[in-house]
Amino acid sequence: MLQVQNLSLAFDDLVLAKDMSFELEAGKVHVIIGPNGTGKSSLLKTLFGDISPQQGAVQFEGKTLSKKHLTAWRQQFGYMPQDIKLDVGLSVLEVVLLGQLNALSLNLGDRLIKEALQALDEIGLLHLANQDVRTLSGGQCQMILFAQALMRKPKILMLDEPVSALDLHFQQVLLDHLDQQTKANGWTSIMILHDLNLAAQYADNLLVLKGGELVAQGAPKDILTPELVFDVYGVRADVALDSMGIPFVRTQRRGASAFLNMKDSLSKGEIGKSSYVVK
Ligand SMILES: Nc1ncnc2c1ncn2[C@@H]1O[C@H](COP(=O)(O)OP(=O)(O)OP(=O)(O)O)[C@@H](O)[C@H]1O
Repeated sequence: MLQVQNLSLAFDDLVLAKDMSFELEAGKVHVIIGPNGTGKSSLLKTLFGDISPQQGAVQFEGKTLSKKHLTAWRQQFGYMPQDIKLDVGLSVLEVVLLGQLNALSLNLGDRLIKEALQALDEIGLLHLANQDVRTLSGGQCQMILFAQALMRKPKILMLDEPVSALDLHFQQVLLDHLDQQTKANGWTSIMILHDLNLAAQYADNLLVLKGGELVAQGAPKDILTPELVFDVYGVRADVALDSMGIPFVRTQRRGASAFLNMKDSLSKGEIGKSSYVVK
């Protein structure tokens, strides 16, 4: 269980967390959603010990995050930050091997190489093993960094927008793999996503951040409502359940809702035709 207690985090006047508390169970995929700039990445960096909060504590399996024991703390994590550029003269296989701390030392055993090749095979990218990472596409880089995070065999796996560059096929490969591995190994997986439908499909537990607060937390089917979407994003959306009972969010076009509002207001005589500008 990863516990965050009374966390307060701010950069000068910009408050990203106000006395925030939550608990994340092991063996589950926890997905964080929220508007741009609301502090999702900063929260992950805080859990990793990259940012020191003004107040609060982070605990995992009875240990508390502290600067003194930062190296040991971080060894528990597989962390895939947002938008990492792979600008090193290494092969794909070597970058995946870097997931195992010290793997590129002189004692690089066959077992580790086999594991790294297997990790690449499982995500369908074995054919890239010997390719220079500087020649990969954006989506291929993202998949390789995912394989690297898995190689760590983390207790806590943190992925910051891991599918932002992926096509539909690789989105599914990555997210299905994450879900299976999380459950099989009892990892505590935490992932930031912007796509609410992917979040609804893959989150065992959804955390919704806005204005420094955790405004909702729970199973997507219990918390993902049109009201929540409007409150958090200012966007009107319909939310239906699909055949699996998973919420499906369909946004309404701004132009369409503005037009309906205009028609409504016109019929009520609230506005004159010439005064209305569709934004
Ligand atoms: N080291 C820093 N110093 C000052 N401000 C920072 C620092 N790091 C982040 N910020 C600010 O904190 C805010 C939250 O940033 P963060 O990247 O955590 O948001 P986010 O919710 O992950 O956003 P996005 O969805 O756009 O990726 C932003 O306004 C950002 O400019």
